[in-house]
Amino acid sequence: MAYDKELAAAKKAASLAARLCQKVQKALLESDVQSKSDKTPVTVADYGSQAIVSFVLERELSSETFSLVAEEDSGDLRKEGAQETLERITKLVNDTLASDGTYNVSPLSSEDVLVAIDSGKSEGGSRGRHWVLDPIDGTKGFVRGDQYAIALALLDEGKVALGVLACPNLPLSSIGSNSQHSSPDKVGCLFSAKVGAGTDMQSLGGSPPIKVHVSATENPEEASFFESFEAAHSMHDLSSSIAKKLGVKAPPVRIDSQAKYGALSRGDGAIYLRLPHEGYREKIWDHAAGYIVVTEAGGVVTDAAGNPLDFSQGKYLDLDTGIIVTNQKLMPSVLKAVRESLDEKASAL
Ligand SMILES: Nc1ncnc2c1ncn2[C@@H]1O[C@H](COP(=O)(O)OS(=O)(=O)O)[C@@H](OP(=O)(O)O)[C@H]1O
Ligand SMILES: [Mg+2]
Ligand SMILES: [Mg+2]
Ligand SMILES: [Mg+2]
Repeated sequence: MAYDKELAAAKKAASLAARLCQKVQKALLESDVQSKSDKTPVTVADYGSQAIVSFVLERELSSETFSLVAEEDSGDLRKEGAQETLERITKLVNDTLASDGTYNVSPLSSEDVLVAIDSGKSEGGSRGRHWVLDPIDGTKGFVRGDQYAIALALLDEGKVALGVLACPNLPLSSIGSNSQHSSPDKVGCLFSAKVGAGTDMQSLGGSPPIKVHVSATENPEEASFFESFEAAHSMHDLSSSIAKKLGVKAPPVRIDSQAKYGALSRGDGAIYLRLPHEGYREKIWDHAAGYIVVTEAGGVVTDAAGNPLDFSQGKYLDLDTGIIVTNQKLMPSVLKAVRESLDEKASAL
């Protein structure tokens, strides 16, 4: 079947990267967290995860035309004073590869790790195949000890062909605002989707996959919704006015990262609203894997004007104001409420 080998490689890469991230999150040191030039955080685990995914994909697929569009680069790690951080990343990568045991290679040098990180410098586009990686999506959540995801997708001729979301802290049971449990039981989910083949979920520990589907609710009043944990990433006041228009009763579920797409794909909630503040440009690695995980589970993803997302334009998504994710039945009413709220906001200025 088309993309079978690629999907297996992606699942292996994301699972191994998740193992590295879990180890770091358990014992996160203050020196592990740095600030990037855009003032957002990056940790040794973001770099380590990117190096692992790049290494595993190249090993498993040995393609001459390997192209990876990824969030991180080695610039800051090559600067003076970063030696210790780089050594820590190199050790994490080597320990993770050794714990897997399938790659019979001598330990990677720091330079090998830098090169693996920098293989993610592709610009993407509408021609050929490009892997798209967010080595840790939700770094702020990761640092807080909350939700994060390793998000990996494959673009083929500008379209998302497959995607994998590893969510090490996401409970295997529902986290919707209507769910009953208070203490999270087993955590660690791996979502995977291939175009035309539906969406699977399994535990990161390796349980057999099950097919998942988005919520079938047609009643907006019952439709609980997800949004960003960080108010700086999505306008909570705007989503609350949209929820009010729709008659949504449940409070919003606020979690970090594309774990929101994973949770929605199995029906934990029925709507995900992402309404960034003006001027923010969305990157493809923040949505590609989540997009196919939700759409293959029966959901719809559009921008705030109702247009489909276009992943073929390079690193950025060119879109109108925000992103709406829901099921087919609810989309018209959600879109209408979003348009009305945005118009009211614009006329209030
Ligand atoms: N100002 C602003 N507005 C909108 N989005 C931003 C902004 N700054 C950062 N980011 C991106 O948000 C990514 C994580 O957002 P999430 O919604 O998934 O999580 S949360 O907001 O932290 O709850 C986060 O991804 P990572 O950097 O991979 O963690 C960023 O790409
Ligand atoms: Mg980041
Ligand atoms: Mg991200
Ligand atoms: Mg990231």
